[in-house]
Amino acid sequence: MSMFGGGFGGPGSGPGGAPMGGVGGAGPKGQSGSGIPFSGIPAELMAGVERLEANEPTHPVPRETFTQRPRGERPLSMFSMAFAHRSVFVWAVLLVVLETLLLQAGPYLVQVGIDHGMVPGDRKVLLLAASGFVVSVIAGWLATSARIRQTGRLAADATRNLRIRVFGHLQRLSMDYYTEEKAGVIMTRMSSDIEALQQLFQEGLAQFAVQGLTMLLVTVVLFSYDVELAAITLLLVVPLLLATSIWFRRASDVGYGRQRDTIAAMFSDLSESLQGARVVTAHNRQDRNVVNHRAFTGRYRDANDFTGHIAAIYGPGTSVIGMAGMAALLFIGGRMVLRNELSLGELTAFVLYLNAFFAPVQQLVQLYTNYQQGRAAVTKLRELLAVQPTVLEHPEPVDLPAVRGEIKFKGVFFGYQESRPVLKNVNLHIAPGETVACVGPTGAGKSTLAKLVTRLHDPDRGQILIDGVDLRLVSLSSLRRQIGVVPQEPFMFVGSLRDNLAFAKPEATDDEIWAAVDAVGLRELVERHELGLDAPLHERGQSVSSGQRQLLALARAFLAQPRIVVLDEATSNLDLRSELRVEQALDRLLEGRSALLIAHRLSTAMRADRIIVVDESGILETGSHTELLAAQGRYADMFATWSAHT
Ligand SMILES: Nc1ncnc2c1ncn2[C@@H]1O[C@H](COP(=O)(O)OP(=O)(O)OP(=O)(O)O)[C@@H](O)[C@H]1O
Repeated sequence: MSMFGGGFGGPGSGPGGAPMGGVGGAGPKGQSGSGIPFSGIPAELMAGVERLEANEPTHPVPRETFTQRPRGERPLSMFSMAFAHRSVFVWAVLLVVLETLLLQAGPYLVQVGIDHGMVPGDRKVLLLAASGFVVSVIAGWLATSARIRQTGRLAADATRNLRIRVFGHLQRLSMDYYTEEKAGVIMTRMSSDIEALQQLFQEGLAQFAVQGLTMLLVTVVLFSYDVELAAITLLLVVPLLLATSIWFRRASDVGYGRQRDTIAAMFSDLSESLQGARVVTAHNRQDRNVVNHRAFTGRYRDANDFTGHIAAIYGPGTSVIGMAGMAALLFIGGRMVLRNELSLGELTAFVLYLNAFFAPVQQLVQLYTNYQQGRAAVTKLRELLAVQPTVLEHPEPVDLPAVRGEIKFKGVFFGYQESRPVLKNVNLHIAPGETVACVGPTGAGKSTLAKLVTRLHDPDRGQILIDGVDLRLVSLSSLRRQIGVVPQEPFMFVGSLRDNLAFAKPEATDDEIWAAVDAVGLRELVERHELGLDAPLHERGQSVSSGQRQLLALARAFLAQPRIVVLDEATSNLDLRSELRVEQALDRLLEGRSALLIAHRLSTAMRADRIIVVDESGILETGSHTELLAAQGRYADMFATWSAHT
């Protein structure tokens, strides 16, 4: 079997391998029997797909666009989210008021029906009251339906904008944030936190307003019926209700904080296990992993159990208080009816209104849960949005013009943590068109040099200059556009080969892509796949070999035609044929360009114009391969050891 036997995606490519770009990009239309499931749309379904596409709603382009510097937007709050969609918000509020008024018309109409219809025996009034009731119910239903429509829109728009704002912010953050923060925690922010807010905006806030307004309205109505009766009944129940509500608020604050933290920890563990699935399987860690995950889910379960427990005390507790209030009303109000101080209709309306006073309390329990979740989510998201990128673009950046490719490190000091410097006073000059290879023991800081050139981090002291311009002064996009980076572990995205190759130059033509494919010697492999450049790649490029990934990364860098190449060589061992291919591809990529090669293989270092040998203390030796061999120093020792092993 040939080295590239499996090809891209291989025969087992599944739906995950569909190229980026939605239906339109899902391979040649109508192609079937290609051997790759779901790679195309069968001809017989095409008409249906076109019909569906014609009926697709068009979405306005969101206002959010990407900027390198944070835009200084106001801190996130529920109010600012709603305010951004104020016309929808105002409509929702008006409808909430209308809905509340209509819902409370019922008990009043019952009172009219009894006192002015039943008691005097006036059928006309009775009919009018009953018809009024029906009209108020229908109008209430229409108002509720319109309100739900408005709040649904508000929730969808506000969370769509929030998702884009958070995603844009994540794109802006520097590498140290991704080292410190777990991927699972970030996923939780984008999933359950934003969903909690969506739910709150869709139903929670409006319901909160409906129920709160209802309680207020009912209180006013109760007092208008009979001040004494209203005061006695409410004095009996409200203090108790208030005390239990304050207790519940405190307990649920703790509960929902715990829920947030434990769900984030659970997702972190899940995402790490998924990303490390190969290592987990290879090292037989599945058992231990399940035990670990059980602990995380256990903590999440306990947090849920706690919130369930307090809700179980609060919900029925408020019910009991309500029922006790009702009993008191029956006794006190009943005596007033007997003394002719209150009509039967008024007492009935009073009972119904008191019931309407307690129903919101029950609802508010659930709503408070939603509110707590939304509030916790806003706090977490606000914290995330407040993180400042450590690599900040200059307020007035200059666009780096087409560079010659001179790179200078001037007295550079850098450490990931302040207490542990990695680079100490590094001075290095790479002339335009020169290739410099950096060799040295693992952990010496070679990759760190590469990261500083592309401004993934900034030096703590000193300067890095390209063509004499300090990197801190130039716009990040003009800098990165001119540097081709080949990282140690090339990353491939889900999508087609074309999308992956043209990643740094999306506007590349097919001819340019094929030229890059030729430069790394992959034409035969691409042509062998029936979909050619449309061949799907899987997540993280898992469906191609590590050698192929390296070649693809070289082709990707080649395609962008950068002036400067920064290559962090992969440490993985390649077989001789793959190594040869990679080295040939490298020669093509480096032709006429300035390059900093972090070389793990001395065979790569030997190809450079100049080699620098580094260790933890800094640059030890510098010179060409022959000069360094002649100097009989560290490089000569490394070369002797390497030659003996190859
Ligand atoms: N993101 C990080 N946060 C904290 N420390 C880091 C980080 N990345 C690297 N380091 C530390 O900085 C030092 C230099 O790392 P670097 O990756 O530059 O080494 P290297 O010379 O490229 O090693 P290798 O040859 O193994 O790739 C190491 O001690 C490493 O532990």
